[in-house]
Amino acid sequence: MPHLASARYGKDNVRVCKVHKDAETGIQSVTEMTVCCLLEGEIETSYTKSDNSVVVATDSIKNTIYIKAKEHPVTPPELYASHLGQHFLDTYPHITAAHIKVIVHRWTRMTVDGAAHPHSFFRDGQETRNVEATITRATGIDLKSSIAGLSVLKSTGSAFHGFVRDEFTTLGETWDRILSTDIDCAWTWKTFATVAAVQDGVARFDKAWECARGIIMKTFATDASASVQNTMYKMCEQILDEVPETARAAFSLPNKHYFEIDLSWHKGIKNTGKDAEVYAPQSGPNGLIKCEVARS
Ligand SMILES: O=c1[nH]c(=O)c2[nH]c(=O)[nH]c2[nH]1
Repeated sequence: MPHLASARYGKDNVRVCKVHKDAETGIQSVTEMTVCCLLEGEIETSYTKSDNSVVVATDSIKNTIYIKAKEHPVTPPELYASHLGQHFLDTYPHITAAHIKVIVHRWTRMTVDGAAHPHSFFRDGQETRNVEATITRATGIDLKSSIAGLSVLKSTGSAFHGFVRDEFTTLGETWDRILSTDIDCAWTWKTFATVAAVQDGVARFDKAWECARGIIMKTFATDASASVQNTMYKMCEQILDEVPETARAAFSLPNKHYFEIDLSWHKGIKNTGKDAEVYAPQSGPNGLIKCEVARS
């Protein structure tokens, strides 16, 4: 006899933009987000017995996302996600868990004639700041913050040698290559008991994001990289070191290959090894390298 092993439902891809308007200074700020909100609980009968009495319509979930964005700050996203998730537990006794994902898109303030413009912004890259929040009655609020889509490249300072060589190997060893990836880095917070605990010392979330972003940039740029694996591990160690309230740090990094091109067929041109200047960026396949580092 089959049974419902797990179930959750809700609204995904809810796009929300909140404008903060300072009436005194005339300075405005924007936060644009894409929100996903999925609920779990005593909802089995909606699947197994066509019983919609246990269903909070996904349309109502979408409305709630807007209402909570109006009622509460949407920055930092960790606080907004906590308020939103807690609402469903407080309002519907049969809902036992809310899973919220908030993706914050970049709108960077313009500089016009050397001055920060009060209400105009530009998109300076596909990088996003994200949070995944799981709010349950049993545990409290679990938060995972992340940076995604931050594309980086270094044109030297990266090697890869000493790897397994056998009858499947064609890749040559290299002591100098281009290293490029799209940063996907997450850090998991120790569980918060309540929304009030998230709110208390709320500056920690922006601080951690800035700190992680700084560590990523600096380590990527300055590490004499032996491999993607080793460089990402060093980044995780530093994030855990500098953000004491985190329990884990993790990366998922594509290794976006830039191949050297042998151009010697044309007038004996040298374009490999130390003479490499013109490379062929590859769309795929790419390496994909992941790790999660936890405190001992
Ligand atoms: O940093 C790297 N790690 C690997 O595991 C790997 N494998 C590969 O082909 N190139 C690379 N580079």
